[in-house]
Amino acid sequence: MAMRMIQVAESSGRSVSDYERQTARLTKSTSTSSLRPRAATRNVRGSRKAPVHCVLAPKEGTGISEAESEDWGPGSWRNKEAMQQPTWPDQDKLEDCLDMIKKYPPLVFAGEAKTLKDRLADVCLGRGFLLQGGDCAESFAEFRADNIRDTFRVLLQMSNVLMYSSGLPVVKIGRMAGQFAKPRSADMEEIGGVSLPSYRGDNINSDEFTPEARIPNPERLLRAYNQSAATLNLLRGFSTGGYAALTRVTDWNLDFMEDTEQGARYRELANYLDEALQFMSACGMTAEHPIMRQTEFYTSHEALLLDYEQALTRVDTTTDKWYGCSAHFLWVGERTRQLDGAHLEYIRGINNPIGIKISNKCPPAELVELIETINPTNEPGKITVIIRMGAGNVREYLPGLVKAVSAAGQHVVWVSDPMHGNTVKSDSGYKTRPFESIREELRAFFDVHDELGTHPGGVHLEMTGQNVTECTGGMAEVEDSDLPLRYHTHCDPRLNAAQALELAFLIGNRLRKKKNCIKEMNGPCETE
Ligand SMILES: O=C[C@H](O)[C@H](O)COP(=O)(O)O
Ligand SMILES: C=C(OP(=O)(O)O)C(=O)O
Ligand SMILES: [Mn+2]
Repeated sequence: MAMRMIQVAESSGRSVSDYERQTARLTKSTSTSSLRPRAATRNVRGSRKAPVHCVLAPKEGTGISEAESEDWGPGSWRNKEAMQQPTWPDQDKLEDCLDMIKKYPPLVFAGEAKTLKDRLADVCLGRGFLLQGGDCAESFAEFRADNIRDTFRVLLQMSNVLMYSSGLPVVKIGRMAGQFAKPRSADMEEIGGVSLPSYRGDNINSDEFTPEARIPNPERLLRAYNQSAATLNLLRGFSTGGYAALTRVTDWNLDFMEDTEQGARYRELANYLDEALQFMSACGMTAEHPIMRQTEFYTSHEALLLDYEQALTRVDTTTDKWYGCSAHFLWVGERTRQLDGAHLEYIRGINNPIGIKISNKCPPAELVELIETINPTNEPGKITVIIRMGAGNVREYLPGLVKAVSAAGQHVVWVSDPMHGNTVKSDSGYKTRPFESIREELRAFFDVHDELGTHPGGVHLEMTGQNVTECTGGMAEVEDSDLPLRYHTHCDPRLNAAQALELAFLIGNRLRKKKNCIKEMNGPCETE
């Protein structure tokens, strides 16, 4: 990962905007329902402590920071309704934990987020492809070096498959190092006649089905921050320290995949790449070259838990702009993307590249307005629209969305999330996703873009490097009855490593056909 330092003010000697002062005084919602929106207006209570925000002192000579002079602040979301926030039982403890996080170092640097935006601008113009993937919900229980390594490794394998077939650079973003908070369909979960508050992610409560475990505990925020920092540290090590060196392309096969069809296909491709690398080395592009030794890898999560996001929102002193420093890329979920809601308010003010999840419930005009709100200057690379609606809906609704955005002249990266529109309850009672439905949604996504002449810019997957049995189908032939064998997810079912790689080969075939068809300019692309 490219690293560039931004300076962050410590807890003294800085100026604080009116918004910061105002929002530091606001009490949190006392709603008893965790799905109930946070109240738009609240009682004002005395500030327990001086507000601690990592705003820098104004730049010398300018008088006031540009960021602070705008009608936005990291806490201005508190004046809007925030959906899907937990009800913390102990507000003082929450404040204490947030105060600590506000003083912690940022997890990412503004320069990295800026570089990612540049990479996504290329994708937007059809000169790249985005691969975004990882757990639905990271967890404390599954926090192990081998889990991080295996997800990273399968993403590397997939990106090789995609680069080889498409001839395009692949931008890699993990749903990693911060993907903890979960929006839920229901406020309560019922098992065997017992009803308890839903699990909302390991940074809030535990998925254990006991009344105590389901109580939101803000100390979990500190643990999530620390886990994110350690995960990022390892990912930085892998991506820049030699693990991801292209010369190791043949070493990236996962042990348990060696005997699978996908493992064999990857080995074959890796051997081709190895030969090509030997050729390049003979030409003078040796293994020591940074392009050969390192890869760029970025992190992302849903910007759901706004208290936490605010605590990690910092000013980049080189540009005087605000960045969400909990991850390089943040997205707003389908359940929290209300135009007048708190999540839009927060997200519109930070300068990171931003994703918006879109289902068939979003009319074209609303999407145009969402994009305009977050990206009024129409900066390419700023917005990634992540379509998740099921194959049938993609064919019916995506053309209208694409046409409206194109007619408005808006620059976006179009990405398919073929997971969230395809969740079903299996006969055995597990939430699952049939591989064939996932594949069908991707096929529909590519077809629509081919028909409209727009760029299918990428995929967003819930997946893991582990050999889990959570999604059915694929060549690995996971059956309904296999689901209990290795069902480890804390929220939604993920593709296992073999299924993820199989999907990469299928997408790769599609991208290869598109490339050849563009090259030959001979009418409509052959589809798969
Ligand atoms: O990951 C997305 C959502 O949090 C998840 O799909 C919600 O699942 P639920 O419908 O079981 O609440
Ligand atoms: C909550 C998620 O997605 P969506 O907002 O699309 O439902 C998710 O990506 O885990
Ligand atoms: Mn999910």
